Order: sequence, then structure tokens, then C-alpha cells
Amino acid sequence: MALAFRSAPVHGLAYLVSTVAVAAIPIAAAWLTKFVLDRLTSTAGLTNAPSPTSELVGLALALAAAGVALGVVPQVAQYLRAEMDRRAALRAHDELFAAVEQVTGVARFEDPRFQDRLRLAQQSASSPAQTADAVFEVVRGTLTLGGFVGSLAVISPGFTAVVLAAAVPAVLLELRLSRRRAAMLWRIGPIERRQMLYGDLLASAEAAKEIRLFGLGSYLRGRMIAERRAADADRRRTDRREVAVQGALAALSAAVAGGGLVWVVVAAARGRVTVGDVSMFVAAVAGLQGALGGLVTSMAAAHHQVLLFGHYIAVVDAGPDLPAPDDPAPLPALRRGIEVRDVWFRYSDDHPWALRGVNLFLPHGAAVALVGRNGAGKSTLAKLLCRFYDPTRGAILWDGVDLRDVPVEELRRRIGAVLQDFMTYDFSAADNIAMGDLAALGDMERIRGAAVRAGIDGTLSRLPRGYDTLLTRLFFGDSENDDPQNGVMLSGGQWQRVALARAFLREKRELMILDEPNAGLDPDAEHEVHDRLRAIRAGRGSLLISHRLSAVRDADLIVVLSDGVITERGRHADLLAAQGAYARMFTVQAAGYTEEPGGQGRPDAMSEGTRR
Ligand SMILES: Nc1ncnc2c1ncn2[C@@H]1O[C@H](COP(=O)(O)OP(=O)(O)OP(=O)(O)O)[C@@H](O)[C@H]1O
Repeated sequence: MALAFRSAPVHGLAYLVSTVAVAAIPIAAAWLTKFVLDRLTSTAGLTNAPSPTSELVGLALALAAAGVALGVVPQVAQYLRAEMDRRAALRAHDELFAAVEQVTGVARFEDPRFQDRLRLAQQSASSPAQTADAVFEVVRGTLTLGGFVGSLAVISPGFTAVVLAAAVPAVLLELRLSRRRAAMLWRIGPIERRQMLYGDLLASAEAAKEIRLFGLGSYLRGRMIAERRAADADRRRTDRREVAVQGALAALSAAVAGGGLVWVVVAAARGRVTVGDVSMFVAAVAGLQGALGGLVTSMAAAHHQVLLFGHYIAVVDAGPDLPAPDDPAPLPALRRGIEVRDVWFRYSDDHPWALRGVNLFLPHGAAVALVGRNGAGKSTLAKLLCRFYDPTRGAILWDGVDLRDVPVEELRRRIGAVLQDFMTYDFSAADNIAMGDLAALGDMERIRGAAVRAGIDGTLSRLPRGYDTLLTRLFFGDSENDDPQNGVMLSGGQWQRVALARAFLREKRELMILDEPNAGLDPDAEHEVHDRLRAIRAGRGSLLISHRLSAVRDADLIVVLSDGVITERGRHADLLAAQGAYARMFTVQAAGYTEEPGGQGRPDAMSEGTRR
């Protein structure tokens, strides 16, 4: 309500006025009809009846005006409602996603309950005025009801009491139904998400190849339909319960109205009430029951909307997930280095430890490399350095300052990174690179410079529209984008270079994290990028994660992680001499390059898990 009025005060007020008018007009029309009929019947049969008096004409004109108003006002009200809805939805979306932006960590996005809540919150934010509307409907219904109750009470107080008493169970039952409906929507949330997942897979360009190659289409479709059936079964149960309850309530109110009709006709035949009273009675019973029905439905709708809006409020009020320091410390310039001090981490209480007591110092100016088997915890450590999560135990110190004590935005401004699961945005080539540093948006000199260093400038310049070419086929086919030259698809290695170009835009940052920056690069590119990466790693803190040991052999410090524990550390030559896991991995890779096909004595590469 408050949101709707804050977003569109004038429209909200006008809508309230028109709502009251829509409620009052039918009551006025019923009374005017009664007066007209009573005037007519009181003069009918009199031989010397006067011609229609000006009073009668006035009443008829007022009745006609009420009819016109009844036609026009709801239309105006509908427009006002739609406008209020649009403005409130705009604001609600803005506030919702501003709140989502406040979630500075990543864990909440990996929580399915948060995903469900966010989906329902978005649903509710798409039409926030529905809540206001449902409340307005309650106001309108109450006014109409009050008018008709007063009118009916004039003719039969006893009957009025019966009609109202019959409405009490209806209100209670409808509220119960709406609570059940909201609970059902929450219950089917995960089912609907899975159904969407299968649908998205079946329609996605990325998945199309494997789905066709492995013949997964019918399997995925079957799972999608099964999820839909499960959700539909729950919806059906709720619908059936509603039909049964609402049908019984409708029958009850029709029976009460029928009883009343018999009573008023008999009373009129005995001359106890006038014909105008009969018309008033019929209009009042219909109006009252209609208003009551509408009121009950609107109360249920308001209740439902309020419950749904609860998810919106929950997201907006959730606050940051990573505790923000009360008294933030400034992040000093990185001089000494970054210390990972006895860090233990698991993704949640139900997960096993991903890191177990890691102690590591990344000296400023030194190139540190992290190697180890799949799942050893390398990317986890990189993510902790970016403070996507906080360590479960232990601390990470930036020149002695705990990362938790500094504003997280400040920390991230000082970091350059290529993540293992980097994004491919459906934007132009230039914008895709500029995402690495928004200050570079539109600055073609910086963008091209970064692309040159990532070795992708030639490819991007040769695209149909150069750097303005969209790196997606998503928009292809829209009337204004109906140009086959518009969108292109890049290869995996080309995308990797675009991601590298983003990192080159941030090359002056104090900590550089490179998680598999050379995955997918051809040997020439790898060699060339390797030299450039070495250049940007100089003079700052840096961590390179790579399975290609040729890329890490010249690092100042190589650290081997195994099952969340550091097992070896040193320079390449020291580690080879130590004959440990690193030496074994290196020998396996080197043998792959030097041995003749089918050569004997090659260590089992897969058992070491070093291949991706
Ligand atoms: N978001 C997540 N939620 C829960 N568990 C996770 C998550 N990401 C990683 N893990 C788990 O944490 C452990 C370490 O994963 P991590 O990605 O750090 O390994 P890695 O050494 O980078 O592996 P790879 O060489 O395959 O990239 C694994 O057991 C993995 O299953």
C-alpha cells in the first residue's frame, strides 16, 4: 500500500476516490429507482393524476446520470489502477534489485530457499498495486456493503441479520483458503524451478549439442513434464478444495436470497410493503450479496497478496549476507602481502571441509602459483581472497588488516581477476571487455589496448561491426536487429581471451587472481599470454591457478593443495628435487609431450587427477 502510494500519490488518491464512487453509485441508483417507482405507483390509478412532476423528471435524470457514471467511472478507475501499478512495479523492482545488490557474498545465491523467495518476490514486485488494489477492493466492498445493509435494514432488519450471519463462515473459509494457496505456491517453488531448468536446457543453444549427441531430449522432456504434473497435482488439489468451498457458499447465499424474495413478495401482496420497497429489496439483496461475495474474495486476495508480498519484504529487508564492519578500517596499500592464516572453510554446515587449516603468505611482488587435483580447494581459496565467502575459521589479512574489517566494495576495487567460470555477456564485444572496469565503457583506446594484450584485437576488429558486434545470437531476428551480420558466436578460446582482456583492464590492481586463465588457449596463444600475464603479475600480489605446470614453473612460489591442505611448497626446482606430488604431476605432463605414442613407463595421469 505504502509503496503504491509513494510511487504514485496522485493516481493513488484519484483511484481511492473513484473506488468510493464506484461503491456509492449502485446504492444511489437503487434508492433513486425506489423513489421513482413509489412516486409512479402513488399517482397511478388516480383519474385526476397530475402530469409527471418536475420532481419525477429530476429523479429520472439523476437515475440516468447515475447510469452514465456507472459506465464511465470504472473505466477511469481501471486506468488509474493500471498507472499506479506501473509506477509501483517500477519502484518495487528497483528496490528489490537494489536489495539484491546489497547481498555482497555468493552463498545466498546458492541457497535454493533464497532463489524461491526471490522468484516469488519478483512475482509480487511485478504487480505491487495488486496488494493495494485488493485492499481498495475491501474498502469499496465495505462501503457498498454498508450502503446496502442500511437500505435493507430499513425494510427488514431481521433478514439483514440473516444475510450477514451467513457471510461470517464465508469470510473465515476464504481466508483459510488463501493461506493454503500461499502455502501451496511456496511448496511448489522448487518443483517449478526444476521444471524451468529442464525447459531452459531443452531450449538452450549451449545444451543443444550434448542433448542431441547423447539423445537426452525425451529424457529431459519427460522429467520436465513429470515436474509439471507434480506441480499441477498440487494446484489441482487446491483448486478443487476452493471449488467445493466456494460452491457451497454460493448455494447458501442463493438459498438465503430466495427465502428473502418469497418473504417480500408475500409481504407486498398483503400490502405491508410498497412496490418500490420490493424493487429496493431485490436490488439491496443482490447488491449486498454481491458486495459480500466481492468483499470476501477481495479480503482473500488481499490476504494472499500480503502473504506473497512477505517474500518481497523478506528479500528487501534481508540486509547484507556478509557482516559489514561497524567501524570499517581503510584498506592499506599492499606493501608486505596477503596472509591466509589457518583458514578452514566449508560451503555450509552440511558440506565437507573444502579447506582445512591453510596457512599461506602471498608476498607483494611475488608470483605465487597454486596447483593440485580437481576439487582440492584451489578456486575456493581464490573466492575467499575476493571475499565471496568468509572463512569458517581463521582469517585472511591484507597487509595485516582482516578482510572482514574493510568495506567489501573497496577490497574488490583493488583486485583484478580472471575467474574459472567467467561470464559471457550477451553484449557487444567492446562492452564485454568493458565489464572488467566500467570506467572503460565507451573508451575504445583502453578497450582495444586490453584486447591487444589478450591477443584478441585482430579477431574482434574483423567482426562484421568490429567491436560493436554483439557476441550473441539472442537478439537476432528482432525487427530492428534483423541483420544476419549482427550477432556472432565466439569460440571457447576466444571467449577466454575476452575474459583475459577484462583482467588486462584491471592490470594496475594490487592483487591479481588468475584462475585457469589459459584454459582453452592454443599453444601459441598460451605462450604469448603467459609472458603478458607474467608482466602484469610483477609488482603486485598475485595468485595463479593452473593445471598446466609449464605455466607455473617460473613462479616464485608454487603451492600444492591436496584435499584442502597444503602438502608442498617451494620453487619448481626444489619441488622436483623433493620427488613429491608436484614432481609426479610434472613428470606426467612432460612425458605426455616427449614420449612416443604407446611409450611404456608413463605414470598414470588420471589417477593423479591432474587432467581436466
Ligand atoms: N559453490 C559450492 N558449493 C558447495 N561446494 C562447492 C562449491 N564450489 C566448490 N565446492 C566443493 O568444494 C571443493 C573444492 O572445490 P574447488 O572448486 O575449490 O576445487 P578446485 O581445486 O578449484 O578444483 P578444479 O581443479 O576442478 O577447478 C570440492 O569438493 C567442490 O565440490
